[in-house]
Amino acid sequence: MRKQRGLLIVLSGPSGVGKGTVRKELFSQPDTNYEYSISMTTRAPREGEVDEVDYFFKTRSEFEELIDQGQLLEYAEFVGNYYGTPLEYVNKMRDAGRDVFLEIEVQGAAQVRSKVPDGLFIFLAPPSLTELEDRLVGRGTESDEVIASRLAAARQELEMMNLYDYVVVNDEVEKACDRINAIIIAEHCKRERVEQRYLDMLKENA
Ligand SMILES: Nc1ncnc2c1ncn2[C@@H]1O[C@H](COP(=O)(O)OP(=O)(O)OP(=O)(O)O)[C@@H](O)[C@H]1O
Ligand SMILES: Nc1nc2c(ncn2[C@@H]2O[C@H](COP(=O)(O)O)[C@@H](O)[C@H]2O)c(=O)[nH]1
Repeated sequence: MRKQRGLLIVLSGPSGVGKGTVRKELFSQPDTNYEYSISMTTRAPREGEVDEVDYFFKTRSEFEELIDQGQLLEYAEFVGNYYGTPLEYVNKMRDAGRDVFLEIEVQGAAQVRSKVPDGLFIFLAPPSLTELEDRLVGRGTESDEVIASRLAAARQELEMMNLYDYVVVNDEVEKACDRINAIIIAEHCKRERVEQRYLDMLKENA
């Protein structure tokens, strides 16, 4: 069978739900078989964040140049900062047959959905809004004002979950990772079966 193009896996959900925590846990597992796409942002680095590891940190004018040059698969302005996915890296990896994992907010995920309809879209949901607030406050990385803006955005973002292929509740990190791994394996099996059925049909009609 010919080599398939890699799958684009999009993990999205409100700020503070645990996307980064779950993604880091997934990528720490020895059998993880996909590539993480590091995003561009105009947000200032948090303590301990490293350029080109956590994000490619950019000025607003550098980011706007990337937009103008068509170098982003998607981008969005979220609570005062730009965030975006480098297009070239995603294409290069997928063309090489590697699955690519994006961890992005919902406006960007909607753009990817329209450009890459065969992507796999997973919404990470909090067990409750109170727990979401506790997680954002507990992380201790944002001011009260920014936390309030992120929580206001979260209410709207939660309404978008029905546009996703799967919703995974992040009650416990390990369980959320197991669910995501199971979804990815099942999707691969399904897509291979669909392709095989198509190839069988071509053979029959030849
Ligand atoms: N299942 C969980 N149970 C309890 N705490 C969690 C869980 N998952 C993540 N957290 C905690 O919640 C906080 C927010 O997690 P994280 O930074 O991963 O969220 P995020 O969705 O990536 O946020 P953002 O979108 O703002 O980058 C962190 O302090 C993290 O340790
Ligand atoms: N649309 C995009 N959203 C992104 C991207 N990279 C990260 N994000 C999301 O932005 C918010 C805020 O992130 P933070 O690091 O400041 O807490 C969060 O939901 C991220 O998942 C991206 O490339 N495009």
